[in-house]
Amino acid sequence: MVPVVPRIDLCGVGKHYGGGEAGVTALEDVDLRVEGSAFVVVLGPSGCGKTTLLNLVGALDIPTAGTVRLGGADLTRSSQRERREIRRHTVSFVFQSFNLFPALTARENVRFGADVAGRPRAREVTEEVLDGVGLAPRGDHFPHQLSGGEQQRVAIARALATGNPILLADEPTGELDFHTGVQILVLLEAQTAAGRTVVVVTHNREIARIADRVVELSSGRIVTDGPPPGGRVPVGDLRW
Ligand SMILES: Nc1ncnc2c1ncn2[C@@H]1O[C@H](COP(=O)(O)OP(=O)(O)OP(=O)(O)O)[C@@H](O)[C@H]1O
Repeated sequence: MVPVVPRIDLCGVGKHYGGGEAGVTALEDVDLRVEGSAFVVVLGPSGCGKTTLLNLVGALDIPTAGTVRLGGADLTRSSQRERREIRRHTVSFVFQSFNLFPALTARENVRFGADVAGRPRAREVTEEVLDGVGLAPRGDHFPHQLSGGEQQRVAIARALATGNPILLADEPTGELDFHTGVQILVLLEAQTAAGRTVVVVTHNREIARIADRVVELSSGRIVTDGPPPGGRVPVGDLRW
C-alpha cells in the first residue's frame, strides 16, 4: 500500500493562455476536491480544458486565477523549485503516446521512475513493478520491440516505480485498440486497491462508466461531478 494519498484541492481555478484578442480561457471557476483513493475520470470534448486541468493538478503549471493545493501545499504560492519537489513525491504521469525513452530498455525506463523519485531499493522496486504489469520477461526489450499495449504497461510501471500516490493519465487508451485499451484500464483501476488516486482524462464516455467519480468539463467549466449515471459497471461491460 502507498502512504496516505494527499488531498487534491482546486478552488476557483481559472487558466487563461496568452493575452489580448488571441487569448484563450481554458478553465474558469473550477472547484474540485479529491480525497483518498479513487478512480476519477475527467470527461469532455476536445479543447474543453482536460489537459490543462491535469497539468495544474500535476504541478506542471499554475493557474491564472484561484488556488491549487496538493496535500495542503499551495502550489500557486510555491516557488518552481518547491513545486518540483512536491511533484517528485506526489504525482506521476501516463500519456497517450507512452513517452518512453526509446534508447532505454523497458527495465531501464521503469528504473528511471524509481531513480527520479529517489526510491531506496530502486533495483528491487523496478523488478517488482515490471512483474506487476506482467512484463518481467520483456524487461530487456526496447520500446520499438514492444506492442502499443506493452509500451503503455511500461509507462504505467515507470509511473508506479516512483511510489507516488497520485497517478495522472492523459487519454491512456487513445492509441490502443479496444481489447488492449481495456487491459490498460484494468491495470489503472487496480491501482486504487493499492491506495492510489488515479485521475484519467478522456473524451471517451465509455471509460467514465467504470469510474468512482466522473467530472465532466464543458468549455472550461465543470458541468457535472459525481458517480457515473446509472452506477458503476464492471470493466467487462465496456464497449467502444
Ligand atoms: N499553451 C497554450 N497556449 C494557448 N492556448 C492553449 C495552450 N494549451 C491549451 N490551449 C487552449 O486551451 C484550450 C483547452 O486546451 P486543453 O488542451 O486543455 O483541452 P483538452 O480538453 O485537453 O483537449 P484535447 O482533448 O483535444 O487534448 C484549447 O482551446 C486550447 O487550444
